[in-house]
Amino acid sequence: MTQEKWGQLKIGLLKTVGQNNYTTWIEPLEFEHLQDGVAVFSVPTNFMGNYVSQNFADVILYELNTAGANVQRVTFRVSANSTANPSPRPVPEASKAAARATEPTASPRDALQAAPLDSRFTFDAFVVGKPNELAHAAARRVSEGGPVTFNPLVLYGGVGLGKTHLMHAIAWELRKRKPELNVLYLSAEQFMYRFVQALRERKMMDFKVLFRSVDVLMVDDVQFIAGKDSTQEEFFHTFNALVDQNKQIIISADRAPGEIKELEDRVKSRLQCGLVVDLHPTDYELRLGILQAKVQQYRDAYPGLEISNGVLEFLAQRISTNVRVLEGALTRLFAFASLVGREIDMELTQDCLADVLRASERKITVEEIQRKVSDYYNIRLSDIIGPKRLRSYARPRQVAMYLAKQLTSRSLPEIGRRFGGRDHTTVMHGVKRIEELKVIDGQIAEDVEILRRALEA
Ligand SMILES: Nc1ncnc2c1ncn2[C@@H]1O[C@H](COP(=O)(O)OP(=O)(O)OP(=O)(O)O)[C@@H](O)[C@H]1O
Repeated sequence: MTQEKWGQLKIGLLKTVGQNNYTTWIEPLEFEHLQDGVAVFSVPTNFMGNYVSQNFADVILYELNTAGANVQRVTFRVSANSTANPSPRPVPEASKAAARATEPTASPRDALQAAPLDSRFTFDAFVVGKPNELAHAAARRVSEGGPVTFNPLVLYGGVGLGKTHLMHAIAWELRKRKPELNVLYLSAEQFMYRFVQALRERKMMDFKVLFRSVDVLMVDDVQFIAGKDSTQEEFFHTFNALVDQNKQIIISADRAPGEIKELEDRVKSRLQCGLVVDLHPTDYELRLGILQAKVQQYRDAYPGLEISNGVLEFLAQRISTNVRVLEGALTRLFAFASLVGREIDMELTQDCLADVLRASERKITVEEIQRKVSDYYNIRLSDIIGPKRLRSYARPRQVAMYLAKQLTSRSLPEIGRRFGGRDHTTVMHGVKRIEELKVIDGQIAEDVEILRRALEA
């Protein structure tokens, strides 16, 4: 048996198995060698090897023997230079949008490489803080590929909080640690496209076989299938089949499964069976950590451009919880500064990000701050606003002024007006005083922190 001979034989199989099966399953087979009556073929993926072995081994064996080769058995294995289960490689522009736009295809080979993984979404690049530590720990655990302990793992949370990032990170890690596993990552939207396409092309068997043969199934943004009855139904069966086989399932959603409207109860309850963890809105520290990590990356792209901690702190304070917006702001800042050849200071930041800052303006009002602060220090609201200069009122008043400056977009004179018509220099003095005290007085620093958290919650 030679490669050439196999090439001719292969064509003979076209008639036996039909064009579709031929293109999908037979065409990609490569003959490796024949030894001791065993013909070895290389295949691009494990899944394909299993499928061909179960469905076409007989016809291949028959064809080989008819052509005069003395073969008792055929085997299929993933070749070393196969593209299946590739190790992480950069997909520079791979974005979620691009992944979602991937053409649906019914070919199981393509399907296994469905959505490209973003090379930037690794565990190394994921900044961990209080709001996401549980989700991160669960993702890490699943990425070890050990025995399945919770199934499914459901990660949920608001827009841009890192769900997709964590899912890609799991997929990268699994590919590294367990390259033999078939890890299939796709959005719920892609799941639906594939399902519809399979229905249209009457290839439901292929579809079922494909989805039931993965070792780890990851479906992003599952809320997408809510209200889409037949897709939900198929998802439900796929889900059950995989859980029965003890295969890991990882799901993301924009809210808790129980709160996804028009998601069938049986699907909801399946999702709730495993470990459901949420990614909380980012807090100030996490935002600052993420910004600092991103700045490291920008240093290479924009050598010589520096950004002060003050600007980073300002961004972490003022930009909403959505990390995508935060990243976008930083990118714009670096690009803008390098274009106009200016250093990144507060003025440039305000100019360049005026719209972002306006859009993510906090809804926190000065009045709210005054109320929270007076409750916290156990004094009356009128004492914060009123003229009394007693220290027990003056300090909380300064804290409130400081928070008003940090958490609202009010100018100093506007803040002054809301504090019983005080002058803007008084507000400025108060803000400065708290800034100084925060450094030397742990109690004040803690008070400010607790209040800020309470106001941002
Ligand atoms: N903790 C984090 N550390 C580093 N980067 C993060 C973190 N959280 C989110 N990001 C970044 O924020 C961006 C948005 O994250 P991602 O796409 O994972 O959000 P999502 O929760 O899936 O949002 P959506 O609801 O839109 O699907 C990505 O570029 C991601 O790398």
